[in-house]
Amino acid sequence: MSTLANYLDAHAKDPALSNVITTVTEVGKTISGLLKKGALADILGEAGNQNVQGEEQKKLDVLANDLLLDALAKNTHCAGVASEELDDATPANADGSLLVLFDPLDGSSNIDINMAVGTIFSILPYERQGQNSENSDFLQAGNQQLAAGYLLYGTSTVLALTIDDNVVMFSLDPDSGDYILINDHVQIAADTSEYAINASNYRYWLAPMQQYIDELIAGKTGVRGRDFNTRWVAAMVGDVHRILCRGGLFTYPFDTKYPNKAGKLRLMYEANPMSLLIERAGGAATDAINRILDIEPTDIHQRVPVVLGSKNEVNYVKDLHVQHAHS
Ligand SMILES: O=P(O)(O)OC[C@H]1O[C@](O)(COP(=O)(O)O)[C@@H](O)[C@@H]1O
Ligand SMILES: [Mg+2]
Ligand SMILES: [Mg+2]
Repeated sequence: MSTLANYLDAHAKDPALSNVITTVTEVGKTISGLLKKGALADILGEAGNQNVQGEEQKKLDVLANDLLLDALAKNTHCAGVASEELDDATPANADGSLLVLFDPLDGSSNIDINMAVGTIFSILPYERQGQNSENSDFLQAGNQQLAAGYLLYGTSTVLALTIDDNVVMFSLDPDSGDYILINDHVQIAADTSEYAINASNYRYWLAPMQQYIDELIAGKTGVRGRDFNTRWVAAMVGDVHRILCRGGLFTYPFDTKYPNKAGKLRLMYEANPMSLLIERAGGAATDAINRILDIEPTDIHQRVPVVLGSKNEVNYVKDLHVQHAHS
C-alpha cells in the first residue's frame, strides 16, 4: 500500500513542494474530522460576516481558512498565501519558494445539509525570495502551477493531486490517518453523456449555452441523437471529482445575472487548480472558448466562466460559441 508520503518521496522533484502539500493535507484531516462531528463540533451555520466577494461566510469557511493560513504561515517553504476568503494575500516566510492559493471550503451551501464539500489548492513558484510577497506575485497564469489538488470531504475523504504530468488519488484511512493511493493514473474518457449545470440560471445564459443545453435536453429526438443525464452536486469539488472518476461535463458559464461579474467561479482558487487536474487527466478546460490555464490574471479574486471535463464535449461547447461569435 502506497501512502501520500511514499508517493511524494518518489515523485516530487522539490522537497519544498512535498512539505507544503503535506501541510495542506494535514489540515485536510482536521477539517475532515470537524465535518464528521458536524453540528456536535458547532461548525454549522453563518459566521455573520461577508467575504471580499460580498458572499455570506459560513462558520466553516472561516475556520477552514484560518486553519490553512495558520499552518502555512509556519511552513518555511511558503512565501505567501492567497485565499478566496481574504481580501489580500498574506505574506508568510520571505525566504520561501512557493505561493499557496486555496478555496478553503468549496460548496459552502452544502455544509449545513451534510452533503459533500471540499478544499481546493494551487501552488505557484515565488520569484522574489528575501522580500515579502504581495498580491502581484500571485498573478501568474494557471500554466505556471507547480501542483494542484483538492480534498473532497464526502462519505470518505479523497485527495486528488497533480505534481507532474499525472493525476493521482488517495483515500484517507480513518484508522491509520494515512492517505492511501487508490488510483495512480486518473484518465477522463473523451466522450460523455453526463453534464452538470445550475439550470435555474437558463434565462441569464448567452445564446450558445442555451442552445447547447436545449440540445442535451432534446436527447435522442434532437441533433445530438442520444440522451444525456444531469448530475449536480452544488460543490465544484464534487462535480469535478465525478468527472475524474467517470467523465462528464461541468460548466458554470457566463451569465447576465450579475453583469459586472465575468462568471461565478474564481480563477485562482477554483478554475486554475481544477483545470490543471482535468487537463492532465486527458480532459479540457475553457472559459467556453479559451483555455483557462492560459488566462493572464489581473486580480487575485477575478472570476471566470468555466466549461471543463470530457474533451469532445468541451470542444463541442467551444464550437457553438465560436459559430455564434461569427454569425
Ligand atoms: O448553487 P450555485 O449558486 O449555483 O453555486 C454552486 C457553485 O458555487 C460554489 O459553491 C462556489 O464555491 P464556494 O462554495 O467556495 O463559494 C461551487 O462549488 C459550485 O459549483
Ligand atoms: Mg468554491
Ligand atoms: Mg469557498
